[in-house]
Amino acid sequence: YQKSRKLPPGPIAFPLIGNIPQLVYQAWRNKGIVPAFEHFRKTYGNVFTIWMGPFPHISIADYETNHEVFVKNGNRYKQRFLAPIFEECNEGHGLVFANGEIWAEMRRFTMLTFRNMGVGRDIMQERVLEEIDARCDELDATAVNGQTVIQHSEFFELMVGSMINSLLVGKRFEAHNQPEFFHIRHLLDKLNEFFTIFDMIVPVWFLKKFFPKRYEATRDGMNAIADYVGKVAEQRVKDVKSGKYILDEENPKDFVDAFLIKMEQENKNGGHPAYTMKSLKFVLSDLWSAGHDTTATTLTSGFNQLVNHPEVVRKIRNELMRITDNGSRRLTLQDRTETHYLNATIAEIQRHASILNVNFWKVSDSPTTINGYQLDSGEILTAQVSAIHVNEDIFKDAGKFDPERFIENEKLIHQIIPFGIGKRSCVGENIARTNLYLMLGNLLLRYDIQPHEKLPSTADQLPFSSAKIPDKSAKIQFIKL
Ligand code: HEM
Repeated sequence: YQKSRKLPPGPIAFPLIGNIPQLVYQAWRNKGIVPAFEHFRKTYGNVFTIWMGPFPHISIADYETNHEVFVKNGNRYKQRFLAPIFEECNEGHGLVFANGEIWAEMRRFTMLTFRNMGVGRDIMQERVLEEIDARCDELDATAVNGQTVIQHSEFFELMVGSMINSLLVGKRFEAHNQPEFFHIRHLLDKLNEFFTIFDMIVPVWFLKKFFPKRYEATRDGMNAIADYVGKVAEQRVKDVKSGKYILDEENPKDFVDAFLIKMEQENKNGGHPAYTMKSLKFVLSDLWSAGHDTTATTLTSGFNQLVNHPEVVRKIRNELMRITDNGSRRLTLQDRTETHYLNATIAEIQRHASILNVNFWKVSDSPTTINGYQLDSGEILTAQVSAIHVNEDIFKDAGKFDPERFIENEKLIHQIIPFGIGKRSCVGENIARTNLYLMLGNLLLRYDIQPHEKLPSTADQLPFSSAKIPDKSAKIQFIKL
């Protein structure tokens, strides 16, 4: 209780179980975890404390305070709160479940590599456009009278997976190697299937002693993904050694090339210890899993909204036709400054899709003051992204899908932070924005879309879980223009 008094306001916490009863009650009453956060925000303000059992957890639900904390004072919040089992399984490697010097170096390297792929040589745009063309050819090949009905969630999963794979290891998923895609998806699904919040919070010794099967399943699942996506990298090392593959320092073709070139340079000079094959495998695995579901989910959620709002599709198409001379060319990133309505729609899609109901937690590494509250080192905080996106003080009628809000008030676009904020924000933001813009824009330029048999729901299918899941059961009819 003494500690509570020093923290930002929140519901009164019970010993040991903290605010879990209130959280469960408000989630039940408001029909989801995100509306429960909005309830706490309205009651206690934009910065509020929820005790998850014996741990206080501070949520920040407005842009200004998040900017102040995670950008202006960002160096204090670089550490992610890591589930003990992830710490043990990844052994400090990778990007998502790592902290410290190895994470920092891998993050710097990854961001620089992605930037080099996007700037000047434009590898990123080329790969995305190539992917869209190929997938549209497949759609057209199966069309009857110019119409194809597809399970759009599966279509986007394959399209995004293929694009990411091409960027990371240089291989698209075509008919002959699509089983590889389904194998990776299967590994990811299997890991998600049995993994629960329980596995995240209990100490590893406890899992090993009392639930050895759960522990082994998680460890083996994580290693299987890293090994599988890492095997292309291992083959490439062998090919480089045998002279079958030449690494071009000036022109790395994908992420693996860039990493191997850097690893060689670092190893020669006794450089940074982060450049090892093990590290590469975990980074690849993290980029694959963090980049795939997030982007595919956003596209699925976006198309669910679009078929429910044909007037929005019409407005986007009018804009695109005008800019591309009646669809005589593809939409490219260079058009972004002119496609105001498409940009507004993507922002509104991301605000609704808001893929994490509960964002990752950060741990402060020194004492800080937030909104006048003096916090000790080691407090757990988060930019509660989903809560910001439904904040009624910022987004009036937040439940409504209304791209116009970003046209009427251009500054509003800066208030959404779907990629998080600060030192642990998304490293794939640029890739994701490129994917969303080019995929959405070029598909709507080529096809009209209609619901098939039923309108997809736009509601979160798992409103009590930590991630948002769109309706994946519906199908969409793509009609060639
Ligand atoms: C629409 C698509 C995407 C969304 C909405 C999204 C969102 C996010 C969010 C909210 C975080 C956590 C931020 C935090 O902890 O505060 C994150 C982290 C991350 N994302 Fe993304 N992401 C997307 C696509 C991608 C892509 C395409 C990649 C890579 C290819 C990627 C790689 C990562 C990685 C590696 C992290 C961890 C960064 C770190 O801890 O340093 N994401 N993303």
